[in-house]
Amino acid sequence: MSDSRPIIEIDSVEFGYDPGTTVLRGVDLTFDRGEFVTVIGQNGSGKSTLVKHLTGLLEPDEGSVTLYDGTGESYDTRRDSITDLSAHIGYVFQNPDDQIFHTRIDEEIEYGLKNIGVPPDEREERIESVLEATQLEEHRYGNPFSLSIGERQRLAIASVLAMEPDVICVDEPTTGQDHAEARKIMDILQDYNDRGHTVVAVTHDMGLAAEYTDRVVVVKDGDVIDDGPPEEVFLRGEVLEESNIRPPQITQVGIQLEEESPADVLEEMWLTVEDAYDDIESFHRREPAPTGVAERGLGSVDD
Ligand SMILES: Nc1ncnc2c1ncn2[C@@H]1O[C@H](COP(=O)(O)OP(=O)(O)OP(=O)(O)O)[C@@H](O)[C@H]1O
Repeated sequence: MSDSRPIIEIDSVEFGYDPGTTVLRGVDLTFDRGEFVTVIGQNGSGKSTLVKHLTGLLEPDEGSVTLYDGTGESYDTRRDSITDLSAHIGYVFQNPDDQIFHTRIDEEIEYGLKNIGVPPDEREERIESVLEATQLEEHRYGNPFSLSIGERQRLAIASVLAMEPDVICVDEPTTGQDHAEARKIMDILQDYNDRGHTVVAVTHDMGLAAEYTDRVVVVKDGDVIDDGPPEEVFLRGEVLEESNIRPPQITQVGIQLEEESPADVLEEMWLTVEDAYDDIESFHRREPAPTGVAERGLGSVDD
C-alpha cells in the first residue's frame, strides 16, 4: 500500500534517441512509496523508454528524474551514477537474456550484490532468500541458460530483488509466459510490494494490470494520457479507444451489462472473474433465480 510520500518525480521529461527525434514529450509523473503501478499503452508508445528513465539507464534531454530514498536523500538520474542509483532502484529487462551473463545462478545473483558493496555473509543470506522467493532453490548451482524462459525471467527478477531496491521496474515480465508462470511472476512482485516496496511494471496484459495493481498509467505517443486506479481507467472508453487498449474481457462484460441490462447485478466494476462471480452469486441470492441458473450452480436463496 502506498503512503503518499513521493519516491520518484518525473518533471517535464523530453527525450529522443537520435538528434531531431522526440520519443518522450514533456512527461510529468510522480510515483509514491509502496505503490504497485502498471504502465500500459500500444507498441512503440514509449513505455520502456519512460521506465528506463526512472533507473538512469536513459537520461532526459530536458527535464529531470529525481529519486527519494526515504531518509531525506535525493538522487538525480543525470547527476548520480547508475551504481549509486542501483542500490535504490532496479530494472529488469524485457528479455532476461539481455541481463544474464554468468554461467552459475548464484553467481548471477551475487554479481549485483558485490557491485553495491554487500559483505560476503550477507550476500549468502540474500542469495538464499531470493532463491526461495523466486522458487529457484533447486537450481542454485545450475547454468542460467539451462533454465526455462519463465525461470530465467524469475532469475532476472531475483538478481534485482537481492539488492533490495526501494523500487523495482520490470519491463513486460510476463510476455511469452504461460498463465501459471505469469501468475508466479506477478505473485513475486506482489510479495515484494506487500513488504512496502514500490513496483512499476510495463505490461500488455490488462487482466494482470487490473488484478494486481493499484494504479494504471496510460502512455500514448510519448506522453501520459491517463493515470488512475484500474477500475476508473478501464471505464474511460475514449482514452482506451485513443490508445488502442481493451480492458480485461470480464470488465468489458460488466460494462456491457451495465449499459444494456436493467438488472442491478454489478456492485462495483468487475476487474476479475472473482469480482463477477461474487456479484452474480449475490444477485441470485437477492432475486429469484431464473430457470436453469440454480442447476448450473449459482444457487438461490433457498439453496
Ligand atoms: N534504442 C533505440 N534507438 C532508436 N529508437 C528507439 C530505440 N528504442 C526504442 N526506440 C523507438 O522509440 C519509440 C518508443 O519505443 P519504446 O520501446 O519505448 O516503446 P514501448 O511502448 O515500450 O513499445 P513496446 O510495447 O513495443 O515494447 C519507438 O518508436 C521505438 O522505435
